Formats: sequence, C-alpha cells, structure tokens
Amino acid sequence: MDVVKVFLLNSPYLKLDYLPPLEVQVSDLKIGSRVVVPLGKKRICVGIVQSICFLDSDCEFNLKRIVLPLENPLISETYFKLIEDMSKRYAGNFAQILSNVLPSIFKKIPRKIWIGSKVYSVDKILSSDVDYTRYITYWREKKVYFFKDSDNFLVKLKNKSVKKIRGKIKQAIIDLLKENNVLSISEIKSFLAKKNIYSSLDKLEREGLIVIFKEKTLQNRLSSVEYKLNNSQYNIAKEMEQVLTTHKFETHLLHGITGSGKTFVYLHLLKKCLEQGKSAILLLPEVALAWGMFQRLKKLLSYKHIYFYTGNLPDLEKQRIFYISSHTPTLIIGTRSSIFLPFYKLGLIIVDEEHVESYKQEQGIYYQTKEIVYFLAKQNNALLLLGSATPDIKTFYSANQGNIFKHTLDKRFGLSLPPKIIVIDLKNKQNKDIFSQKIFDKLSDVITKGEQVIILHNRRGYCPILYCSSCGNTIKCPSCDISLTYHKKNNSLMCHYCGFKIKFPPICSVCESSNFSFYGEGTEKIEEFLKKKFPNITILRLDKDIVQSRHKFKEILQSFERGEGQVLIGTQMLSKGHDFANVTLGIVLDGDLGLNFPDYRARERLFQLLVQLCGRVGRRDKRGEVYIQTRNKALDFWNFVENGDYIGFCKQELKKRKLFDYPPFVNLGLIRVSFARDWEEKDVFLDELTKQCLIFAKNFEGKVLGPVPAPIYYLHSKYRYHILLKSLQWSNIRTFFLNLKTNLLDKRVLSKKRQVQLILDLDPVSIL
Ligand SMILES: Nc1ncnc2c1ncn2[C@@H]1O[C@H](COP(=O)(O)OP(=O)(O)OP(=O)(O)O)[C@@H](O)[C@H]1O
Ligand SMILES: [Zn+2]
Repeated sequence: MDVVKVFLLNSPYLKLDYLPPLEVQVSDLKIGSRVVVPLGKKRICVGIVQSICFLDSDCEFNLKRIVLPLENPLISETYFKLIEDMSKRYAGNFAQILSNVLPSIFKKIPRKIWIGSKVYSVDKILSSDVDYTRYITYWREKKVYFFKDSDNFLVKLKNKSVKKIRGKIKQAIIDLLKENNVLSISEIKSFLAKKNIYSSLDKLEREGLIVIFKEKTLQNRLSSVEYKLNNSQYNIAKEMEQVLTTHKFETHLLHGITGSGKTFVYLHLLKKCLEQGKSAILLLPEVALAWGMFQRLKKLLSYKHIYFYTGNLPDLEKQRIFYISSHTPTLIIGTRSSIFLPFYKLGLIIVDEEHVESYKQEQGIYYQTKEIVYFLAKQNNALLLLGSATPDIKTFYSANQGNIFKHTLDKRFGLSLPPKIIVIDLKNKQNKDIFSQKIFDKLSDVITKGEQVIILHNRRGYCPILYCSSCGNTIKCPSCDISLTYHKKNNSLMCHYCGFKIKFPPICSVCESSNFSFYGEGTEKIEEFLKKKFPNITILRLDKDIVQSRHKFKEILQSFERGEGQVLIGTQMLSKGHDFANVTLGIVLDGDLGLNFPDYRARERLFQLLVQLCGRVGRRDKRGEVYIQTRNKALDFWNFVENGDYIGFCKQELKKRKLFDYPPFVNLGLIRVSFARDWEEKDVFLDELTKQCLIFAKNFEGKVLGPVPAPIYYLHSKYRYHILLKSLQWSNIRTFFLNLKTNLLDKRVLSKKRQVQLILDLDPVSIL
C-alpha cells in the first residue's frame, strides 16, 4: 500500500500519513507538492508532501485520503534541505518552520484555480465527482494555474506638475510616480503594501492625471546604464566576478567606508550574475532601505524580473513573486524574508549593511539570516558577499582568520572626504542645557550660512523619566518594568515596549500625589527647544511618532533633501543609507546612550551607529564636521571614534571578548523563560528549573549562567528569566536545551498548556 507523508502547514504542525488522492498515481505526485488533507472529523487543511513510501501493513482502513493535490511541486528538494537544516540548527519543529517561512497564502486552501483563462471554484471541485475528475485530468497535464497574473500594466504620470490632490492613496500613488517615471501596478501595490489600488488608479486616470498602458513586449533583455568603476572598485569587482564565473561557493567581505561606492560593485556583480542566467538576491536590513535600493538599481539596471520583496507585501504579490522566482532568473531586492523564495539557479547573495541586527529574526521563529544565506550559497555554489562600512566584529574576525575573503574600499568615491569628528566632554559641566556652548555656537554658525544639520538623539517623546515630586517614585508601565515616556503633543504617558498609554497627569501609585518632575529629554523636546531658539528656519523631525507610515518617512526625508528644512532631528532612523547633499554638520547629543547597557555588544552597536551617522555628513565637495557629546571622554572608545578607526576598535574589542569569553571566541545560547505574574506554580517551577540546570551543567562542556531574572524582569505582563550558555560547540547548547525541556516536561512542572514559555535564542542580539 502506498502511503504519503504530509507536513501540515497549520496547527498542530504534525507529519501525518495519508492515502494518495483518488485517481492519482503516486508516481505522479512529487515530493514538495502542496495538497489539501482532512484533519480530525470536520477540518480540512493544507500540507506539503514530504515523502512517499510503500507499507506492507494493512492499516489502510485507518488512513484518510488526500482530498486534492495542488501545486506539483510547490517547493523543491533543496528547499526541504534548507528547512531541515533550520529545524536542526534552531531545535525547532519542521512543519512549523516551513509554515512560518512560506508566504501565508500557501497555508490557506485556495478558493479558485484557473484552467486556461477559465476560473473554477475549489469548493465545487471538492464537492462534485465530475468536476474532480476533470480537475485531475488537467492537473496531470500541468494545465492548472493557481494564480492569474493580471498585472502586466504600467502606469505613468500625465501631468508632472500636479501637487496636492484629495485622497490619501491617490496622493501616495502620485508621489511615487513623481519619483519613478514608470511603475508597474504590482510595484505600486508592493510599495504601498495595499492590494486594492484599482479604484484609486481608475479615478486618477479619469481625472487625466495618469496613463495606464499595457506592457508591449516582454523586455526580457538585460541592460544597464554606462558606468565606470574606479580602480579600487574595478579590482575588487573583477576578483569576485571570477568566482561567479567558476560557480564556486565563496564568502567575501566588502569593507567599504560610507560613500566609497559599494553599490556600484554590487551593480557590477548583479549584472554579471543575471547575464549568466542565474538568480541573485540583494538583502537590506530595513524596508525603507530596500525600497531605496530597488529604485536606485532599477534606474541603473533594466531587466524584466527585478522585484522588491518584503514580508509585508500583499499576499497575492508574494505569491506571484514566489512562482516567478521558482522558474526564472530573478533579481530580488528585499529584506530578510526574501531568502525563503524558491530561487531558480541562485548565483549571488549580497547582504548589505551586514552588521545590522535586524538580520536576526526574533518573532515567531528565531533565525539569523546570515547563517541561512551561508547555507543557501553553499548549497547552490553561489557567491556570498557581505558588505558594510562597519562589519560585524564576528565577520571581521572571521575574515582575519582567513575564512572569508576581505576587500577594502578606504576612500570615498570622487573627491569627497570623510567628516572631521570632534568629541566634546560634558563631564564637569553643570549645565541643564541640552547643547554645550561650543556645539550651540557651531550650530548657529552653520544655520546662518544656510547649510544643513542633522541631529541624532536616540530617544523619542518629550521626556523619558517622570518622578513623583512628593515621594520620588518613578512612574512605570503597569505591564513592564519600564519608565513611561511623556509625550507632550498628545499630553500622555506611553510605554515604548508594550504601547500602554495614559493621560497626563497620572496619580502616583505610592502616595497618590499628582505633582511630577521631569528628567531627561527626547526628540520632541529638542525640537521644541530649537524652534524657540531659531524661529525663522524650518526644523524637521524623524522618529517613530512622526513616521507612522513608510510614505511619511519618505516625505520627510525628501523634503529635507530638497532643502525645505535646515535642521533634521531624529532617532537612529536618520543614520542609515541616505545620501544628503548639503549636510555639513552632524550632532550627537547623548553619545553615551546605550553604552552602559548590560550587553556585550553595546560598544560595537554604538560605534556602528556613530560611523553610519558620520557617513551622512559632508557627502559632496564641502568637508563636514560631526560633534559628539559624552560624559565619559576618558574612555579609549572615543579615541577610536575620533580617528574613525574601526579596525583599531575591533582589535581592542576582540581582546576584551577573548578575556571575558564572548563571541567570536565562544558560542552563546540564551534560554528565555517567561510566565504570567499570577501563575500559581511559579515557585515550584523556578526551584525545579534551577535544580535541573545544576544537574545538566555538570556534564556541560562550557558555562551555564542562571537562571537569573532578566535585565528587564517584567515585560508585557510577564516575568522573565534568562539562562546563558557558553560553549565552543553549538551542539552542546542545543542538547542542553532539549534535555532541560524534556526533563521539565517529564517532571510535569512544564506543561504543554503553555503557562511557561521556554525559547532557545542562539547568538542573541539583545540580552535585555
Ligand atoms: N563607479 C561609479 N560611477 C559613478 N558614481 C559612483 C560610482 N561609485 C560610486 N558613485 C557615487 O558615489 C556615491 C557613494 O556611493 P555609494 O552610495 O555606492 O556608497 P556606499 O559605499 O554604498 O555608501 P554608504 O555605506 O554610505 O551607503 C554615490 O553618490 C554614487 O552614485
Ligand atoms: Zn509596557
């Protein structure tokens, strides 16, 4: 008897046995096929065929039958291997990982399918034998389509001088077209992350503002604008081109200072890769950066299959790109979720700004994008290129050990010079002013000259800490161990971790007074201060409170680029990737922010942020200056910052990490334990947890630290504990975790009912 093993893409994420679908030979069914299967008495759900085997036994009567085969296959065997690798590496459930990384549309049973241009209802196919038989016939002949591509239409502006129009979506479409000349309907949907833009397009067309036209020939041909690499770019690009040509798996690091022209090296390699008929991915750490890069490259490179991809595209758009990329050489420019597309002949993976922490996914399933692309590149004999002005110290170390080929671009492209960096000591100053006198004078000077300034302050809101004036109590979030931030504009207090919000003034929970003192400042207060001091200029602000949409983010940046504001103040959002022409002064108000976090990566993170910020200053002929305020000028950290000496900093940091046993010298695993505050058995559980940790620690090759309360002990109404594992082998860490979990389950202090959550976070980026 033939049995088909299927992974369910929905809860309970099991692997179950089924009989093949009626009228289908098992030999017609491929591994990786998507199928609809019955589950329990009434449910039907979607799964992926893992294997087909022959069983001697006669348990046929107990097995249910697959009710409908869909894409045959949806994913390839190499895709399976990737998920298998992830489930081993991250000690997770195969089906759950697969379900998480596939576009969510594949977890649902489709409602319609197409045969030729005719549409059929899946309900009907499932309920009528005649329709089912006909469906299977076409399915076998590969004539069934699960997606209809109706978006081969392009849109452009008719009248370039339109300004304000009514309707948010309409306005957003017009703004997009102003930047891009021509876009396809799919691209507009992608960027606005909206599926229904048709009525807005329709209205705009009727109002005579845009033209919608059919793409005539499918311009499959690849071409690019003429460009000339400078000598350093050329030598580096040629070396890697050689790797592409010989289809070898190699990892390279491009350490190029800000403004050195890394993008043109990428451009050159992407073009070569596509010319060879292979696919490529260019990853960026944030949606806005990915979109900026997509627009930039589309102007330089013309090819039909260049797509912008991120996790929050509309479902149908994700599905469309998924299908196309499985059988066509494509170039994907996107964020980390792009790596789970089923690439056809993958030849090149570029990870830009490779040091950024958002390459680590910490929701749903935990994974490190860089580990997965390493696996993918190896599997496909592809070139993996990591690029950054401030590489991750681990990458830097690996390159120095000879495991990664390293290339350096140490000069800005053209004539521009990196800015001069001046660190200002605030130590003995008793001033309550936000700016030191020296910086304030400099600021006034630059404003008078009509040049632009960016000010970095990594804290939003008006004021981050509020004390009760009567009893000294700080006002905290009721669900988190975090101070509430005062926001003046809406006169409220907010928790920046869980979103909790109350009107100001609150009542002190200790003494019931409602008189408060404020401490510290956020971007909102700095903006207010500057507006008072410089009433005649425009001051713009860029932080999460202002930027509620991607569109707004762009709007502020563009307005600043056009010179409509002279000062831009913001959180780390303003530090990455932007190419401002007229900024000659950068200011960092609180250079120490984050430096004292109980996290071994704190210094590295701050250094990277500061270098990125400096990269935005003086990008044209006029050399810029960056002033940084600190209360700890004595730290040698600041010498490295002033000299822009990233390599020196890395070397010193590596010494410290070696001394205290931190990566790259050991591997870190963090077991995150959390449970509700009112859980009655928490004491019993914690006792047992501590006991078990001690027992397993005896045979553990490495160190076990904890369980201890996490630095943020109370968050989202849950208590949190950490167990930190240090070992030379990842496998030791995984084994420790699995043994601990199994034992706690056996002892029944951990139940499957999820009162307690136990998560293994390998190489944690945040240990707060
Ligand atoms: N070969 C080239 N031909 C023409 N212009 C170039 C070339 N290389 C770089 N440039 C220009 O130099 C500037 C800096 O290049 P690019 O943006 O690629 O730098 P980057 O290394 O990516 O910097 P960052 O890390 O700050 O993003 C850009 O304005 C870019 O257009
Ligand atoms: Zn909170």
